[in-house]
Parts: sequence; structure tokens; C-alpha cells
Amino acid sequence: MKMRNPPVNSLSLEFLTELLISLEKLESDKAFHAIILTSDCPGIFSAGLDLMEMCGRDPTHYAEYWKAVQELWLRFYLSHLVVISAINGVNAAGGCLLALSCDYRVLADNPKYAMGLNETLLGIIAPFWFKDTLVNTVGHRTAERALQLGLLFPPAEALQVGMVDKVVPEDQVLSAARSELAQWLAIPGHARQLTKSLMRKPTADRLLKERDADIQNFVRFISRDAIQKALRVYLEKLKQKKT
Ligand SMILES: CCCCCCCC/C=C\C/C=C/C(=O)SCCNC(=O)CCNC(=O)[C@H](O)C(C)(C)COP(=O)(O)OP(=O)(O)OC[C@H]1O[C@@H](n2cnc3c(N)ncnc32)[C@H](O)[C@@H]1OP(=O)(O)O
Repeated sequence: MKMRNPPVNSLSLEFLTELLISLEKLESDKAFHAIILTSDCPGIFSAGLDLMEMCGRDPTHYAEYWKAVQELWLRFYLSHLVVISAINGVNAAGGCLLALSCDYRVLADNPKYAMGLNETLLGIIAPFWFKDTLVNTVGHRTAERALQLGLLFPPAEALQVGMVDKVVPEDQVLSAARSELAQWLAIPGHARQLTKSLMRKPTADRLLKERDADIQNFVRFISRDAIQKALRVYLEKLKQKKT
């Protein structure tokens, strides 16, 4: 699955919906057993959630958007397919969440390709299920520091803290993901799927039990004047970079 939403693969409502539909199609076709998730945007895996969806819109839109973000995470996190990410670019916040939801992560060795949950740098916070997904991957202490500081880890550090499983030269990222896949596909499917569910269901259940409350919390939080201002300032900084 090659993500293509130029220029930065930001996860707009339309793009989230496309990803969701693609994933559902693959999951319902018995011929498919695995997905390699990668990017078609040079140097960028994903810039995360689309800030334009969270800025200057109305509460109904925020609720619809957040429901789609929840849906995509639940679908990826609990997918019965083997999902491996071949991370071939910088990967922030919501994009990093997608990669963390995979079963295995290969990252291209380029110091520009940092990844992490950098929400605090925007003046916002990672929701509890983003946090839980990170904790499940790197452990509590590393996650606490990474989340508070909004750290984006370059490849060597991402590997060292366990945010990714392998770092390879940039031209080998897809072949390394394919080689890894062979090991996962050699395991009897039902046993691997049940084990994945055993490991992940408690984390997913937390959100499933509180979905509506989580949407309401998001809408209240994102609608605050101070948060809207912080997002506008961040977007402005991104644009000023060019001048
Ligand atoms: C009480 C508790 C309640 C809980 C509430 C929880 C609330 C939590 C809410 C949300 C969680 C948020 C998750 C996220 O994912 S937020 C997004 C975080 N992403 C980032 O910080 C990355 C930002 N982007 C960049 O750093 C760079 O763009 C880059 C490194 C990815 C690429 O750099 P470069 O190649 O130089 O491109 P440009 O910066 O020039 O960007 C091109 C173009 O794209 C626009 N853009 C970039 N990122 C985004 C984005 N995430 N959304 C929308 N648009 C984006 C950028 O502004 C440029 O636009 P242009 O000037 O018009 O061309």
C-alpha cells in the first residue's frame, strides 16, 4: 500500500477514508495475507494528521474527522493481516501512529527521516490511545520522555529505543520489509492472528469502550481558542520556512 497524498501525505479526511477503504478491501479478500505500508511522496512517509482538518472548522466537522482517525487506527491496529511499514521518509505524529500500529517497522537510514509523536511541539497532546500504542512499543519511561518533549527520533535513535525494528540503507527499505514478511507468513495464520489479538485487544478495547467520550473530548479540546491559535501559529511557521 503506497500512500500518495502530495505534498506530505497529511491524513486528511478524504485520504483517511481512502486508506480505510483500501484496507477493508484487502482484508476481505482471502488471497491477501499481508500489507507493506510505504509512501509514494519522496522523503516523506507522512506529516501526520491534516492540520487543515483541525483548524477553523466547526464541531460537527471535528467530530467526523476524529471518528475517521479512530476508525483507521482500530482497523490497522487490529488487522488480521501482517502489516509491515517500510518507512521511507519523515514521519510525524498521526503518521507515526500508523507505523506504530504495524507488526514490524523498517526505517530508511537517512538522518532527515525522523519519526515520533511530536504533538506537544504543536501545543496539543497525544490522545491516550496514541500514548498507549507508543508505550506498548518502547516502554513507559521512553514513551513518557518522548511524549513530553515531542521527540522526533532520527533512525539510529529510533532503532535504539525500539521505535523501529530495523534500519537499512534507503534503497533497501522495501526489500528488507519483504524479507521480514517471509518469517511472519511462515507462522500458521490462525495462531499468529489470535496471538496478535491477545496482545492488542486490551489497548483497543479501551478506546472502543470510550469512543464517543473520546470524540467529545477531542472536539472540546480542539475548539478551544488557545488551541486554535497554537495550530495557526504552527501552520504559519511551516509556511514561513519557505521564505
Ligand atoms: C483532554 C484531552 C483531549 C484529547 C485531545 C487530543 C487532541 C490531539 C489532537 C491531534 C493529534 C495530532 C496529531 C497530528 O498528527 S498533528 C500533525 C503533526 N505533524 C507535524 O508536526 C509535521 C508538520 N510538517 C512538517 O514538519 C513538514 O511539513 C515536513 C517535515 C513533513 C515536510 O517538510 P517540507 O518537505 O519542507 O514541506 P513543507 O513543510 O513546506 O510542507 C508542504 C506543505 O504541506 C503543508 N503541511 C505540512 N504538514 C502538514 C500537516 N500535518 N497538515 C496540513 N498541512 C501540512 C505545509 O504547510 C505546506 O503547505 P503550503 O505552504 O501551503 O505548501
